[in-house]
Amino acid sequence: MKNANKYTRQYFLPDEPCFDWTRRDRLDHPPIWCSVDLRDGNQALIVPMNLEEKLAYFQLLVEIGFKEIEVGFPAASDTEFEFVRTLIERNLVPDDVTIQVLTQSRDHIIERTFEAIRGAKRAIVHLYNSTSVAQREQVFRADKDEIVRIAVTGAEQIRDLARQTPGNFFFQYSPESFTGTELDFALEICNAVLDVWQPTPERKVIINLPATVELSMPHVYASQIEYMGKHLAWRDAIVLSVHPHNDRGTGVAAAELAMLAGAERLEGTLFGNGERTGNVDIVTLALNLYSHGVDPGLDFSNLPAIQARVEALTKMQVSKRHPYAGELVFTAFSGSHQDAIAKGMKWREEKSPEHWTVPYLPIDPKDIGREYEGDIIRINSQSGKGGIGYVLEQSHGFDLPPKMREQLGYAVKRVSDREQKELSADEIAEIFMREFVNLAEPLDLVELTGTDAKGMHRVRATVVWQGQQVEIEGAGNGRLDALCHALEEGLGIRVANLTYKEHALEVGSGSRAVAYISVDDEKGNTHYGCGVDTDIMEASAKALVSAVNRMLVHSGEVPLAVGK
Ligand SMILES: CC(=O)SCCNC(=O)CCNC(=O)[C@H](O)C(C)(C)COP(=O)(O)OP(=O)(O)OC[C@H]1O[C@@H](n2cnc3c(N)ncnc32)[C@H](O)[C@@H]1OP(=O)(O)O
Ligand SMILES: CC(C)C(=O)C(=O)O
Ligand SMILES: [Mg+2]
Repeated sequence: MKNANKYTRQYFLPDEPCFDWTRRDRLDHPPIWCSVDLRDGNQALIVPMNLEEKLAYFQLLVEIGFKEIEVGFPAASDTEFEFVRTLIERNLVPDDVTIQVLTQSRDHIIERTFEAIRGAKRAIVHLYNSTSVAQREQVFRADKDEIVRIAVTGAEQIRDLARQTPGNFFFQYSPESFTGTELDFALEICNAVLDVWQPTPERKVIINLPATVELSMPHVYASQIEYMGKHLAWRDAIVLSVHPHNDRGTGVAAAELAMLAGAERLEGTLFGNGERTGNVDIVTLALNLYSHGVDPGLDFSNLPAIQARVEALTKMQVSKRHPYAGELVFTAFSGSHQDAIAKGMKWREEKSPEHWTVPYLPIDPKDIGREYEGDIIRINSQSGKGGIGYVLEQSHGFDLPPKMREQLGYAVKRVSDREQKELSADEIAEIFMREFVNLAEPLDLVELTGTDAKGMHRVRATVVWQGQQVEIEGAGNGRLDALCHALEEGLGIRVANLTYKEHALEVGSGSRAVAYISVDDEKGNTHYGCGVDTDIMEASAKALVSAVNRMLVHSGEVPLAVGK
């Protein structure tokens, strides 16, 4: 990158330090949210929304709970104009919602804007003109006084038209490209507009300070906002608003720091659609607040449905990694994350169901309409026993002993790695059934009968072993013990250190029992098997035979028929 010296700093810091905001570590209430989806978001689309689409989007914003909505740039096109007229004439704006329209500071554009909002119950007229050094020099080729003149002339025309036009109108001014503007000049031009509009605490004016292009690190923006908040005239009659964009990828950070620095209102869009890299994403900001225990006042409890509607209307896609909304943002593929999540979920269930501190998951996915199943833990070759066991338990009800999870884990990972693909819960269950459950090779238990006498158990079993049907018998202090003796005495198969676990299998149809058994081979290696049957005794015998079969196969004593 040899051309770095082509670029120089284009932003301005206050002369005096403005870092009071660094002493605050959290936001304890939401800002006044203003959606600019229908204007800034819309103007950045390949094909801007048509009338019907804008109406549907407006309805969505109302349902989410926005009370201020910039509905368009009425002078831009017939569609924009018609949309605003439709909202007003069809009385589609709820009483507690204020629409906002944007206008340049040009005669005919302001006039057309007022034609559009005639009769509105409440509308904010948003005037902007660009104030940065680059825009003054290159676009407007005007000095500071001339730029102030543009703003003041527009403000006067708006003041006058608001008096003459039926409706209830409020005012907003944005020094566009604020972040590239010397702060004293930004103050001067905002104050000049305020002098025209003469706001009062009862009828405030919105001063909106946009990072039209994000030029600096976010702490610089925060300092600029703090400086403006401290020095603007008419302070008690102003709502201090911010409008971050995301050119450096720090729009959310800039917005949060700006709010720490005193911004009371925030303009942004759903999922950050907007010019270039987008406006700041209100979904992320709202859910960041939520994750700190603050109700954002916007309803994202069914975020997938909102996302689907936004995608359909804008024809834009939300990235799979988008904060909170992306398809994969609650998903762990990697073993250690899965293990921690599975343990965290269990811990929460048992110890603290009313709080959410599950590792790796900043919020409870259910709060925004996401599911645990298939969403949180997904399995591939990076996964581990914790996650694989969790998926099997959640989906098919098998609660494996910890060491058996490890053996299943390796079996599942091998398949995923070899086939280079993610495995579904059903595929994991299939591997489990194939590798561990009711195994009948090389040893097949055909029939088992038993009797009890004076605390001694006797069994008689018909098995198929090395191609032949054989009758074996044994005695012990329980049925499994007796079967172990029968295997040893009849076939010479010796097992040691048997462990046992059983539970009812609640997932799926019919009531079945499941048993897990481990046995050690002569070298001390442990082998697990599982048995499933409607009868628990049958299930445990099948588990023992399965464990023995895995032992025989994996200790290399018989040809590999299972457990490949
Ligand atoms: C940062 C932002 O997002 S700002 C909002 C931007 N959004 C849009 O532009 C979308 C809607 N815009 C439009 O439909 C059109 O641009 C219109 C209807 C507003 C104006 O159309 P036109 O007059 O045909 O063209 P255009 O936008 O190129 O006009 C540029 C002229 O306006 C001037 N101008 C631009 N912004 C402003 C402003 N805020 N106030 C006063 N004059 C302005 C330019 O200096 C230029 O002047 P010149 O004619 O002396 O060279
Ligand atoms: C019109 C203004 C507020 C704007 O969109 C911007 O500066 O980004
Ligand atoms: Mg913008």
